[in-house]
Amino acid sequence: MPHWSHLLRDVPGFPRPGIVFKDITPVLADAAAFAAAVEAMATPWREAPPVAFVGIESRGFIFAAALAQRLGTGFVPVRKPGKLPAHTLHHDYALEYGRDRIEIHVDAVPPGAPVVLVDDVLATGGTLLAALALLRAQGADVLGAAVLVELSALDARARWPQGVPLHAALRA
Ligand SMILES: O=P(O)(O)OC[C@H]1O[C@H](OP(=O)(O)OP(=O)(O)O)[C@H](O)[C@@H]1O
Ligand SMILES: Nc1ncnc2[nH]cnc12
Repeated sequence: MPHWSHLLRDVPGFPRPGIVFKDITPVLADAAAFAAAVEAMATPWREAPPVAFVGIESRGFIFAAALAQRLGTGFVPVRKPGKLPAHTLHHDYALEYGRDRIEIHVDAVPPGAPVVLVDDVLATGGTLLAALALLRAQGADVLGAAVLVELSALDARARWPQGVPLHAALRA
């Protein structure tokens, strides 16, 4: 287990009864833990970095932006509906507790550009799968995905396509 794993906080009953929320804010607040977490997420992509890390709103932004700075790449946001100002593509999906649509600017990623998807938590996998479909529909070359925490019990990996690397800094 990474040395910062104790800073991941379980919050039972948030945002709804029955959900145990993985709160990453204590990891972010600790300089050494945040740096180590970003380094762990960066390691698989260091040899051959993508053109951009694609962060999923909102907690995914934190790690995608940090990875982009660390490896000298661009950052592209995938956002909730109605937030992006220019022409967008969208994809609908189901989540452990809500939201059902993500959007990206149609011109955010050049055709064939290698990108890596980034989020903080992988739960059911619905969000990351939706992002994969969205980026592929846009013509991007999705090298893989990086998440801080994978909730193994929900078995999102079973739904994730084989051959697309999915790296988690921590499995909980
Ligand atoms: O694997 P899944 O079941 O799809 O769940 C994971 C998603 O849920 C959380 O986002 P949330 O909707 O809470 O948004 P936030 O980042 O703005 O808090 C998390 O940041 C992931 O994006
Ligand atoms: N249990 C959970 N904790 C934190 N973020 C989540 N996103 C989806 N499920 C989650």
